[in-house]
Amino acid sequence: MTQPVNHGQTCVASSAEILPDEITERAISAVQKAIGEQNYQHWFAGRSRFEVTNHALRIFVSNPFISNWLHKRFRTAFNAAAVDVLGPAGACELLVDETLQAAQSESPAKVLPIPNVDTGKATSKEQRQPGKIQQPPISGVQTLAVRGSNRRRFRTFKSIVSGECNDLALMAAQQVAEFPGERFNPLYIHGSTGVGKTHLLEAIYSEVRRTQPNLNVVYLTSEAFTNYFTQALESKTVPSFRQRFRNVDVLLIDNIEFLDNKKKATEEEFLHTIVQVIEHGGQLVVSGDRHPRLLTKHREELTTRFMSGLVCRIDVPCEDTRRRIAATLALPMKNSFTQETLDYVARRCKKNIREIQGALNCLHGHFTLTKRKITVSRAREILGDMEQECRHLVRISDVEKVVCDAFGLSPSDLRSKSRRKTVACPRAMAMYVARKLTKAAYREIGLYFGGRDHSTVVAAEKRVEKWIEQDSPLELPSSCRGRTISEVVQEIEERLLSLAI
Ligand SMILES: Nc1ncnc2c1ncn2[C@@H]1O[C@H](COP(=O)(O)OP(=O)(O)OP(=O)(O)O)[C@@H](O)[C@H]1O
Repeated sequence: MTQPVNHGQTCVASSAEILPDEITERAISAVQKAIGEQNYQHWFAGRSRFEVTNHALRIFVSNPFISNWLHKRFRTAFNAAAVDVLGPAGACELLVDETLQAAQSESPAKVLPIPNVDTGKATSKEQRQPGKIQQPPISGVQTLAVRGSNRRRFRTFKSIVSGECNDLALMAAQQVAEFPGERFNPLYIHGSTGVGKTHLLEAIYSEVRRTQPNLNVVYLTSEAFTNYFTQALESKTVPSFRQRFRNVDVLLIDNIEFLDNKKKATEEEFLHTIVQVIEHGGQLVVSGDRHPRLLTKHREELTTRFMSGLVCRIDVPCEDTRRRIAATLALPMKNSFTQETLDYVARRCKKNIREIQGALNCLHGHFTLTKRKITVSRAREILGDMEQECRHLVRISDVEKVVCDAFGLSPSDLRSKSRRKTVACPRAMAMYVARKLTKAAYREIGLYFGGRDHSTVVAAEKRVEKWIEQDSPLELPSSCRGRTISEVVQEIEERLLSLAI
């Protein structure tokens, strides 16, 4: 999910300066001291990421439920830790980074507390560094060290539950892993977020490595490709970049929708890379959130290439598959739930598999603390409470802060009389989100944003609804540029729901 700003994370990154690792380590020690070692191990070790900016201690956790629960329990301790490292003005932010979910479910004990987890998907730290690949470094291209237990563990076919939703994609992926370059080439897998595209790519990676270790397999996100290429251009090492990427046997590209289509050179390079890989008998597998025909921002040569092989869709799983997935995901959380509870979670979490995982993790956390088996009514209560509270926590001032961060504006800009597009558009978005998440009255929202009347807020709400419906691109000079308004609004909402302090 984080590109150039933050796909791979559900939060909207602000432009704050990120301080060196030593300070982050101090912050972690302060949190550890404040909440006690046992709590730290339970809630954070291997399942969180810390970052210190010049004004805040940021703690990233894997889902809003956990974020909300941690806020309730440890808010005072977090604030104390923030003050400890940043002085009296220090604040703490709890944010959601969904990429932590994968690390957590795969190998809870193996991920370090400051996860530089090699997800291949960008985290905010990766925005300042090139992406990561699972190959030795090549000259001129800096590869992040993949060290010991901090290394990404790729998932396998064994842990995939199959169902009507993913049968075809799974079968094709298995064929590709067994006969790379011979069957479906390229293989293009698409589906909405959290339905298992990355899992399938990882499974191909693991299987090829296991069965044909002599083959050169590379997995990376399209964003990492962009980062590597940009770096190669800057360091004038394009020839070694090409040697590295054009000579692979199996190239797995995740999240193609984030390939930087603004930089023509990157798109051109990507096109030549995949053409070369395929022409030399290599296998290409690509995942994306939409059918190649809908990659309208990308060059036609690219999308037609993707369509020249096999295009498979992964659907949102049906209830029966969700039930089996919930049972599989709950295996390492032995005895926490009754069977009815698992069925309840499967019925309730319909959107994607990540949602099921988040709910199970949260319920398991409650079980570990209370030692009371989670029954359906308890699960309903816990998950219901969390969702409710997520909403109650959002204030208009939170909306203002998050929107200002996203667009590099100050609160006085948003409240000003300015009608410049760069201000009026974010202001309308702030009003829309405030109405949706705070449930404050139109009048109250209008007053907050510069003493406007309720009809201005109603009009702003309608305007944003229309932009979202039309999937309009955001044409503003901000870090969100190049994305659609609905994507940006969604990120703002997710950030607000995960912000607890
Ligand atoms: N069929 C499945 N069986 C078991 N677990 C699954 C299955 N599909 C997905 N998962 C789990 O659900 C989580 C989300 O899957 P994954 O990250 O692969 O989704 P995605 O489609 O790549 O999402 P995004 O588009 O947001 O990157 C992962 O932890 C994954 O292991």
